[in-house]
Amino acid sequence: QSRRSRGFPLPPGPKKWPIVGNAFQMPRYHEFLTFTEWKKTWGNYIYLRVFGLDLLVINSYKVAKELLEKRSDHFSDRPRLIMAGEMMGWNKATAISPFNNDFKNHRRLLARTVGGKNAERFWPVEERERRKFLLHIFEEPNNLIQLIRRLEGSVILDVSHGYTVQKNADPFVVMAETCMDQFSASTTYGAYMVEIFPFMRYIPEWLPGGQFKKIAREWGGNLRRTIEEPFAFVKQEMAANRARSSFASQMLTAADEDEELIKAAAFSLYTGETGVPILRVFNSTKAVSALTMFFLLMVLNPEAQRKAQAEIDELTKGQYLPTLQDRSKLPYTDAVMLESLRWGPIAPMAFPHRSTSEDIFEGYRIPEGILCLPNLWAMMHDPEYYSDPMEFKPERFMKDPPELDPRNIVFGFGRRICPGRSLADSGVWLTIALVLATCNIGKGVDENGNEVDPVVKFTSGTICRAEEFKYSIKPRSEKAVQLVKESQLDYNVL
Ligand code: HEM
Repeated sequence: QSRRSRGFPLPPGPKKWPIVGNAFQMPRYHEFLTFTEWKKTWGNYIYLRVFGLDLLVINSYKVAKELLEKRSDHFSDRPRLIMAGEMMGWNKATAISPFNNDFKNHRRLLARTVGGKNAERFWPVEERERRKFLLHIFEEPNNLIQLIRRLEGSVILDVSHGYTVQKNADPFVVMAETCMDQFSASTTYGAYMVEIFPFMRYIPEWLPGGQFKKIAREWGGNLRRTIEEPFAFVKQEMAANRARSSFASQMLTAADEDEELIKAAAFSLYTGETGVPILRVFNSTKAVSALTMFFLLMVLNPEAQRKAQAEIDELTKGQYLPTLQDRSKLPYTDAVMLESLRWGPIAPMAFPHRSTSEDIFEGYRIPEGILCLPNLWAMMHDPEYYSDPMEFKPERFMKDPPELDPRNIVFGFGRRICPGRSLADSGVWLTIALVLATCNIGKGVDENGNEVDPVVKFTSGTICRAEEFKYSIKPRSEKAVQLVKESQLDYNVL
């Protein structure tokens, strides 16, 4: 505690017990709901202590803007991960990286290629892959979640490395998945004592208790291969003059950029998107989660579905598939997308931001090293900004003035704001527009053929996804099937 902060209390929060602090009160599942409930007692920000760790839950949009954006110079670090980050090498990934020069360079490269309008260079990839997805759902309507996963995996590897994912057991995808599993295993709370006793890093590998160093070495080797091999592919394609334009190829051509940096940032594109779990195991990506949420919402809200379909039909007369250029002419479809991002939990707690210096906020002392946990769920269901926040009402974004755009929240804040948000925004919108133009989404049936309501439950974790639910997807017409098939002719469909 510095002299400046002496006398300032810590922010409000539940009573802390000696040593354990709030450890026993910490929710195990869907913590965003408990933290939203606690908002009634403790307010817009809540101070918690779990053993030696200081936490600040941020429940309000205004506070998140004030701390994470306006004071981003000292609220932009990430939690320290000794085993995964420092020993295995995950600190090279943008999402995990400490707030240092490498990180700032990653963000600069990402902004140059996929930031804002630059992302439009990848619209042809978006159009191709998302139309292919329609064909895939016509072929395998019962395999929706898998197909959404494959879609997002294909788009991201195409954008990052100009690589086309093979239909089954793609070697790069398998490698990345193995790495993710090892990341999860190495960050599971309590699995590696070195996290609690950092000096253990210096124990020789052959001593009892030193085996974790061998694991770190092996898993770190896998991580290096997952960074190196897709990059080697790009260089090989460039040498043979057949590389597709991608983040990596564009940056390599730019010549003034450091190769190690490009490699790590390219890798970060697909690991950032998969929402590398900082505190919990994950099993989904944010874009997968957003699209799954959309399908569930369409089963639950047939009227909104019909209304968006009518809007699209009026524009296209059923004669062509909507494109990203049509977006401004389809305001209700846009509103359905915004409401799909707002309504359900996607990454409800974003990722923690660690502070690098002490601060005073509204008369409270915010200690250095505190982990700020932005409760995006609470912000996107705050009655101060959203009328009937628990209802699915796309109309809220058609009013004059519209309610707060959830894209100001769902992608996080400040220097850590999602660098892929432009791509995510266009990709999610396009998928929604294409699906509504060509498919009817409805209730699924049980074993006796009776229609059933879908289960509305969400997995717990850094990234939430709707749990398996029953649905039906059918092409809207013969003409829709024909349009989808014709649209594939331009591409080499896999
Ligand atoms: C609907 C889809 C998506 C959502 C809701 C989303 C949301 C988020 C959120 C909440 C964060 C944490 C921000 C913070 O710490 O304040 C984040 C970080 C990140 N996202 Fe996304 N994201 C999406 C899609 C994507 C895509 C498509 C990409 C890649 C092209 C991407 C790349 C990243 C990366 C690299 C980070 C780490 C940034 C850093 O730590 O500086 N995301 N995203």
